Amino acid sequence: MDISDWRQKIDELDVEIVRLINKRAEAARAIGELKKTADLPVYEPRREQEVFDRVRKANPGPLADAELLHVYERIIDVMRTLQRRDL
Ligand SMILES: C=C(O[C@@H]1C=C(C(=O)O)C=C[C@H]1O)C(=O)O
Repeated sequence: MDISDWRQKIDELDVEIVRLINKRAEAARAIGELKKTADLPVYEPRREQEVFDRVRKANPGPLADAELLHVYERIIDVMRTLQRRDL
């Protein structure tokens, strides 16, 4: 494959990633609404640690665990912001 083939692959993967991140955001928003009803805090560090542990276990590489967790820290930060925005 040449560069343009690999870039096309990335473009296709990005469409999937965007769809999945938005599905994750839908779930986070639903959780946010339930938290609001139950008067629970948006930030739940123990749950976030579980997510990080699961992500680390699922990591097939080539990303290092620390690199993948860096991406996930941003994703979760955005999910928290979404929950607060919708409160
Ligand atoms: C989505 C939740 O809210 C927050 C966001 C999380 C996430 O994006 O995985 C995890 C914990 C919470 O800090 C949740 O509580 O499950």
